[in-house]
Amino acid sequence: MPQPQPHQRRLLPPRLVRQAPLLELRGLSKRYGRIVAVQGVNLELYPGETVGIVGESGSGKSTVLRMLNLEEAADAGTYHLAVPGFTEQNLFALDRFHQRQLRIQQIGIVYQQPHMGLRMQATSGGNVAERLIMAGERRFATLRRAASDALASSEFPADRIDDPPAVLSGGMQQRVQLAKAIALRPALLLLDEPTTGLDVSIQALVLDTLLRLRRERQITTLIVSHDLGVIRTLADRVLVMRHGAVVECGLTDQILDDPQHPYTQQLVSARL
Ligand SMILES: Nc1ncnc2c1ncn2[C@@H]1O[C@H](COP(=O)(O)OP(=O)(O)OP(=O)(O)O)[C@@H](O)[C@H]1O
Repeated sequence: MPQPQPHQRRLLPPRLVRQAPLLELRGLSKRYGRIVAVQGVNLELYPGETVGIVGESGSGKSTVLRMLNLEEAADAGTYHLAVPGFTEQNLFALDRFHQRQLRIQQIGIVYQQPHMGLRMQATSGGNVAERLIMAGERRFATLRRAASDALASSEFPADRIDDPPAVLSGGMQQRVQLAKAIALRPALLLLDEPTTGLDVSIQALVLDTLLRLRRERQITTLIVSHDLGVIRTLADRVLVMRHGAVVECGLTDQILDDPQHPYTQQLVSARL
């Protein structure tokens, strides 16, 4: 049976149709030796929208996020972000200094494993302040206030600010990562399985926080999750990845309620 091409479906919510994308990714590819992790991924993110990536384990989702966070080099592809000073640049071609500068100022990331994003023995406030120090802030009072504000925004309990992530629950660790990610008000937020591994009730609380932030700050967000409920709650659009490539994309309701590609159909029915 012929597969419908993505252009046959409505690809953007009406409110975004007239806007220029914040992020444009073309032909992103990555191999690890003989393993093709990502092949020819194209993606646009429009200001304020949240896009989800779904796909089975090993389909390349986290590798895409790491390359967008400029922590992993791409083999091929171009990456543009419409932020001051970098609009015309292919970010993959920047030198390491400018990549780091851009990453600190404009990109926030939350990893599934908190130890990848946090220093587990430093205080929670210190973890968030570190991000501000990297951006050049040195005044203690400012650092303390800004870290407290970011932690409050991610609904982290104020009386735990001096505790290190090592002694916190999984949900609280994710809140510290989130605070660190949003402290500098980045243009782009990357979430890699932010609620996976948490108790169901804690997952719901973290999801509520993400929803509130989405509503209040409208940060352009790319979220990877196995949990289609999380994707349905947060994402405007969805990309479905298989073997490193995007096999289907469209509005979240379209993809989850009326999947066209057999792989997406299988993925959706397996989670029902
Ligand atoms: N640093 C690495 N070295 C070698 N292979 C890697 C590396 N990182 C990822 N891979 C491989 O690339 C492929 C894609 O991995 P990736 O972690 O991006 O998938 P994923 O869709 O995020 O999976 P999961 O849902 O399990 O996190 C896999 O085959 C993985 O084994």
